[in-house]
Amino acid sequence: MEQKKVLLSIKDLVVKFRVRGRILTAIRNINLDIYENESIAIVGESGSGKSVFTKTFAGMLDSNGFIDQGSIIYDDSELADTTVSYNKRTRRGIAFIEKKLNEASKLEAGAETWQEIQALEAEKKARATLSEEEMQAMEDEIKEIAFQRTELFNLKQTYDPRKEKELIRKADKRLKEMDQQIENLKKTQKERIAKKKQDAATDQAFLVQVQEKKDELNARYKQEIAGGITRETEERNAILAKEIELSVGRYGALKRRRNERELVKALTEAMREGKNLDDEEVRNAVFDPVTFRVRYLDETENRLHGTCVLNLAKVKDATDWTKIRGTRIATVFQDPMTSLNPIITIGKQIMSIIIKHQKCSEVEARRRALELMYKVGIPNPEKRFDDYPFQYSGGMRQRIVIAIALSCQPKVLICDEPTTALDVTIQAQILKLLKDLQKEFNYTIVFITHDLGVVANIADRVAVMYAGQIVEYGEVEEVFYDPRHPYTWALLSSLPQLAERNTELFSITGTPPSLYNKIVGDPFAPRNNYCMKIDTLKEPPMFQVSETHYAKTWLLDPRAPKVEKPKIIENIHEKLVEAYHL
Ligand SMILES: Nc1ncnc2c1ncn2[C@@H]1O[C@H](COP(=O)(O)OP(=O)(O)OP(=O)(O)O)[C@@H](O)[C@H]1O
Repeated sequence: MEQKKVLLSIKDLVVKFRVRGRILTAIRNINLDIYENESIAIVGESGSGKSVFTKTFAGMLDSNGFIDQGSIIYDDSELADTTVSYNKRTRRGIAFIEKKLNEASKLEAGAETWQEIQALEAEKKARATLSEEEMQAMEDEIKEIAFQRTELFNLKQTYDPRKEKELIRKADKRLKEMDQQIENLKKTQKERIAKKKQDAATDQAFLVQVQEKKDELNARYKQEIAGGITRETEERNAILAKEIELSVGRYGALKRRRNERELVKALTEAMREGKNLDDEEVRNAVFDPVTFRVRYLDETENRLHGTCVLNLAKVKDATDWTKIRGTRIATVFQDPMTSLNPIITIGKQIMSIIIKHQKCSEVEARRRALELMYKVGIPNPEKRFDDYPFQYSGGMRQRIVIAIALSCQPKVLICDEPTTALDVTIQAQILKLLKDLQKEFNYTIVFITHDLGVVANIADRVAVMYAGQIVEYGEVEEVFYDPRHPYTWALLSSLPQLAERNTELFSITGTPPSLYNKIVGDPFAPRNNYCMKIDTLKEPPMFQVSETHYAKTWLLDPRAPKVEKPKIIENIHEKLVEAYHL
């Protein structure tokens, strides 16, 4: 297989939302590489997480959403290239940091003993408190009742006090019961914690044993960290100090100083814990919580030079986002009117984006805007330049949105159902335009759609999402003609183009699981006609089908019984070729 460059590498991504005191997990551990210049479609039912997934790397997550876990490494050498002036201040900073790191490095020799001490402390603490799972289960129970109480209280507000007295009375009674239930649960929780604490405090034999072991370990630790550090460690620390300066160099004085301090603290902690700081991934992970790491490359008399490891999951700074959102990663939404301002002429809207991001003169911006309008297929751009959005048809407006998205020459173009609102012939034209322009602009298309016909037409690869996970992905031919996940079978079976004359259209029965709860086993199990016992107990891993094709289903385990995919999708190839003129 030809080697393609990975543009976005998504690892273990978990995205959550806070919704009225509860947590909804919209994305559950997604791993996916997206390549340069490819066209990948994300498909799945409504609510499966398609939009949330792409919004996380477009920097557009709603304010109640947050990335709970994982990384999104964006490889953009132009954006990543970083230089910092190697002036007096920087040199002073580096010398100071180096000294601190060398001091902390002494702790590395005692890391194993330190871990033993921590384990001992944790054991002692665990004896005196309830386990995390026990605490969580109790908290969840209280939260669940509190949530139901809020729901009932809100419902009660909708009752008519004159006509629905009985309903109000019943609701009040139930609300009181719920208050009592919550109080009882809190009381039980307190009692159980107190009992655990008391039991631990009176176990003298255990306490003496722990203290003796601790004294011994502490003495050993003191000895271990008393020595010096090696030449290699000093050299590594010198590089780390430069990486700190490179990583914080783009911030103003205050933030720079604060982040410098935070990074030294994080590295000291990592040294104490014995983390392998020579490992690239470990080093990234230590820098990440503060700011993404700039890897040291080289230096001259006047400047330090590095390349930054852009982890989009950690970009918090608004100025960092403005360099990415809309410029490197742009989005085209379903309804062009949400992206266009109805009271500003089309030409001015394109121009203002060009001027904002490319800092050129008005004359030059106008020239580029006209060129873009021409490229996206607006006939007579000069004449249409001063028209308002309402004077354009739906399809033409979408072309303008594409022109605006392309004005900054993005590396990734996310298309979130961009043709759903358009009629079929216009849909085909817009898809063709996106594909044609891809050859010229070399962007990667990430296409969100629930229309598998669109996928067959536009994508090289497809990822199928279900309940916040990618359950199957591969090249379009693989996923369409040799699908392996029962959910993909069901999705394909429900394609209207496959329906036989006079037979009912296939539809997937049941509903997806609630995203508020922990999901045990395979989330598709309750709706899966091929469900096995293991599906209800254990989450399946991602099984490899070919070099490029993967599916997350226990059916691919060698121990699973052989099952046939549904008859209706057996000859899907011919049917799709006929339906979509592929
Ligand atoms: N701001 C938010 N607050 C709470 N929940 C949210 C928020 N945004 C999305 N969600 C939830 O996250 C889940 C995934 O939503 P998402 O919009 O990604 O689905 P989708 O697959 O794109 O569906 P559709 O095709 O309907 O757009 C849904 O359950 C949705 O309700």
